[in-house]
Amino acid sequence: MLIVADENIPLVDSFFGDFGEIRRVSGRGLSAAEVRDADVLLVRSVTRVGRELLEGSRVRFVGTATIGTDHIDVDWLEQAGIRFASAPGCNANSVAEYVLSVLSAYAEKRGLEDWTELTVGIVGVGNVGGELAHKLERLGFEVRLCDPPRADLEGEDGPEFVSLEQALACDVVTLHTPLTRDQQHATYHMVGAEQLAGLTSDQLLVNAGRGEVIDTEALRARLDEPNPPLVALDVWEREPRIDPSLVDRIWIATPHIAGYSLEGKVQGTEMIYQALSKYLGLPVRKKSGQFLPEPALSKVAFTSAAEEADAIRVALRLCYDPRPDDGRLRTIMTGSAEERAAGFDRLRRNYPVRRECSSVTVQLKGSSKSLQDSFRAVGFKLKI
Ligand SMILES: NC(=O)C1=CN([C@@H]2O[C@H](COP(=O)(O)OP(=O)(O)OC[C@H]3O[C@@H](n4cnc5c(N)ncnc54)[C@H](O)[C@@H]3O)[C@@H](O)[C@H]2O)C=CC1
Ligand SMILES: O=C(O)C(=O)[C@H](O)COP(=O)(O)O
Repeated sequence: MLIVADENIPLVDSFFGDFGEIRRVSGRGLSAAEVRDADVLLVRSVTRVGRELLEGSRVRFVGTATIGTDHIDVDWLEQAGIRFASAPGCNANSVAEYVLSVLSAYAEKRGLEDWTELTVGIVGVGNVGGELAHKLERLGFEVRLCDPPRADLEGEDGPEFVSLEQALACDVVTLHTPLTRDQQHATYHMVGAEQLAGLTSDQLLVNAGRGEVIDTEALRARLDEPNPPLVALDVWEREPRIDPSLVDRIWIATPHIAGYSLEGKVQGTEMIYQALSKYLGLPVRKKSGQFLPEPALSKVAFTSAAEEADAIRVALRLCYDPRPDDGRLRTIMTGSAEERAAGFDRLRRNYPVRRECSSVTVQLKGSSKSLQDSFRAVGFKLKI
């Protein structure tokens, strides 16, 4: 069996080595000729998969080691009898930790002693938005949930949902929807001039879903008007050819790495390995945990009550701080459009190892029960 796999999927040899020959390829711009003789194709979000790539090939199984599936023509794969698997939820916790870290930096920027003073509107309450809401609510934030498809489906049985307009009235609005077009509640350019007009300089807008959910031109225009909101973008329209003039105008700019914790990436590989094993009728023998190395930072100790006052945010930042990623993206925003696009992909390909909070044990001395609960809410292990 020949498995053609994106070179940026981690641990492909460890998970898939027993199945057959593996050929690593660059996912961006993958050609039909490169996959024609493959039986299995494993991709990430940068490869468009559909008729153009696969018609006439031997491919019978396609796996994407990502949550998002907007790069896959799922209907065509089904018609063509090609089995498809994605990795729902694989890096949801990583994205939730990214947003928490952005929130922490925002509270610091605004000089807030208590970050839970901020109200947070979550748009798209699936695996990512749901995980984020869970953490924020346990931390004591007031959270508003916006998810019209879920509201339609769950009605009175679901949680209380608000409209997009109501979510956009929160101090922080964070977008976690898939990219959809031509359907009810489509998200393409869901946040456009009208929605952006209502945001003020007292607000933060975060997008860690897909770039096309915000209308870039409208955002750039809004950021040139009086009282613009602060903006943190992890995802962009037309990646990797992102708009450098937008980068200049926003507060935090990262190269689509919110989901790039090692745990999140390896779970993505594990989930498509499980799906392929099932398709082939083979037992699932490997687990992501067996391949995760010891983290470089495994313990953080707070030894005084004074330190504990800001302990959560300090610990969170030790695990992940978006500002170095922002700095790296800004340094590659020079040169030609080609050079910038190559730089964007290079930052993603060479992304440093980032571990989730669950890989760190926090030691607290004489702390309050509520502080302990907060550490647990973020995901840290605790030693009292
Ligand atoms: N920045 C990054 O690195 C990452 C980005 N993503 C993106 O985040 C998206 C969401 O991920 P999950 O939560 O795991 O997906 P999910 O499928 O579990 O949840 C998505 C939620 O969005 C809701 N939704 C759909 N249309 C909506 C609308 N018009 N308004 C409000 N809500 C709407 C759905 O009902 C669903 O509850 C993915 O599709 C992917 O595009 C995912 C992982 C990493
Ligand atoms: O899982 C998703 O959906 C994502 O957005 C991924 O984190 C993106 O990673 P790449 O597939 O673009 O490497």
